[in-house]
Amino acid sequence: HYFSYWSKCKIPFKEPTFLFGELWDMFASKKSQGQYFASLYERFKNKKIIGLYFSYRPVLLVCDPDLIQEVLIRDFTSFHDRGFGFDEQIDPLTSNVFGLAGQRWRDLRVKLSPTFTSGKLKIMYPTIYSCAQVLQDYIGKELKSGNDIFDTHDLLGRFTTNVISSVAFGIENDCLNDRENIFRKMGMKIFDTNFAQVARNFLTTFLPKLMIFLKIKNVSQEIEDFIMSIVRQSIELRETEQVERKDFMQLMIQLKNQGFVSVDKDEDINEERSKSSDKTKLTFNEIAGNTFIFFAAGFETSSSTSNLCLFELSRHPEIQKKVQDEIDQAMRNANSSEITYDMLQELKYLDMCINETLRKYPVITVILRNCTKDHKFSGTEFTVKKGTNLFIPIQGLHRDPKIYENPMAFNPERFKDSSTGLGKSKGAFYIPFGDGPRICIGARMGKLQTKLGLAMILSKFTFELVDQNLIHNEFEVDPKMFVMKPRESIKMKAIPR
Ligand code: HEM
Repeated sequence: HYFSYWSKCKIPFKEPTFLFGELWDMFASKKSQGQYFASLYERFKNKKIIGLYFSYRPVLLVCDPDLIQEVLIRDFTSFHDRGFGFDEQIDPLTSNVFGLAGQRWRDLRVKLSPTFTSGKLKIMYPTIYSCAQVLQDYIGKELKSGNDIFDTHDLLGRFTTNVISSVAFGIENDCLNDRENIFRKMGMKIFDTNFAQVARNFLTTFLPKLMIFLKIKNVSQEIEDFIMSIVRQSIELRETEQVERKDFMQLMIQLKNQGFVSVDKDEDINEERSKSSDKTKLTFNEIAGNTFIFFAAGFETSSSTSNLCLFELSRHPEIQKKVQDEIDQAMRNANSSEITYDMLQELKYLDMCINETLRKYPVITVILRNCTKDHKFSGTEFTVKKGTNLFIPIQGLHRDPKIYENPMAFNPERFKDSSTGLGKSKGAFYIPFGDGPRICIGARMGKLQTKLGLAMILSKFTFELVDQNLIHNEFEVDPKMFVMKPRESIKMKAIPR
């Protein structure tokens, strides 16, 4: 009876397996989430929407860029939530902008948006720059001591952990030289692929009601205790000793004490300022929850993107050389030995390489939405029912040969005069950061740390792949990670320039 839903709706669907629907295949499968949804996208070529069953629950895969635009932007009011199985009573760190729904999400998003403007990032730039300097110095030091081979995913993960812990918690860390650093350890635990964490993430995303019914926490107690105690200490230190820093924590303390973010001297007041007059103050749990999500969402996404960009540059020495020439030229033009914030904006070719990396390797491979009121899709007779979960296969779209010619080729030129990489389609199809009002709030920050990290290391070193097989072959993706990452770490050789 349950499994007849999609045929009654006259929607093409994938035949389910009894009891678990799609889920057993997916949980036991050797495919990553990205590959799983991308393979459905390919199998149902030319179908706008595809019906699936997660257990007995009907869910939708939306593949048509026009309908994706309808869901993410045009009719956002019918799809403003993600439909996760979070319960903030038992999981206090989930009261954050990523997990919250409805009006609570909207109010929080309006309050937090001013903390991510380019004006605020420019103010934080010296802090981010000093982390990039540590990265550059670390590679130089290792080369001097005879070690020229690096696991670049780990290397760049340690760099972005330094950045995020510095700007989100206000704590200066050096995970590069301190190999046992607690922030690095906790960061790794958030993305742990042990059975318990994979099962928790799986239930949160695919069986949210069961997760809530069973009162299972998504964030482990160890991580919760760590984040709560660090945030408490940070706030106490600043409030008792009147310490001020230019970082997210300071802005969140403003939101706790006054309910809005103050405008800094040099900031453009019109830039993405909230027009809200809501002065409701953030609670301690909201500060802790958002600090947690900035940490979790902020380091692995950017380090994976940087690593995969470096991987492609190592496979294509001529592209790497062009990036290095551009950096050298910008430094000569500014007559500076440092890479300044303004100089970074001039590195257009590096920007094109990062955009192409995010096309070929969208590190978040799927977007989730929950239908919040019945919605008839335009151009169809089909009405999505309130409560239905929708999945948008970013990887499938970004690698569709009908949209991108020769999609597995790494070709930064696609982005020369096009923000969507010359994709041949209408609607929303280049969406590495999502789109619409719920687009990634940290996109600018993610791009900034990716670009700065790469510019700093490429200005001093050239990278070569150790495993020559990878020059012409694609790597295998880690099936347990929900952020796209190679199963085996990629080793690269750094050569001083
Ligand atoms: C290359 C780096 C990054 C990528 C590719 C990325 C990608 C994404 C994607 C695809 C989404 C879902 C958007 C949607 O549903 O439409 C998202 C949401 C989000 N990201 Fe990022 N992200 C990156 C960096 C960051 C950073 C640095 C932060 C914070 C410091 C961050 C914080 C968030 C948050 C809080 C959300 C939820 C926003 C909301 O629901 O209102 N991300 N990100």
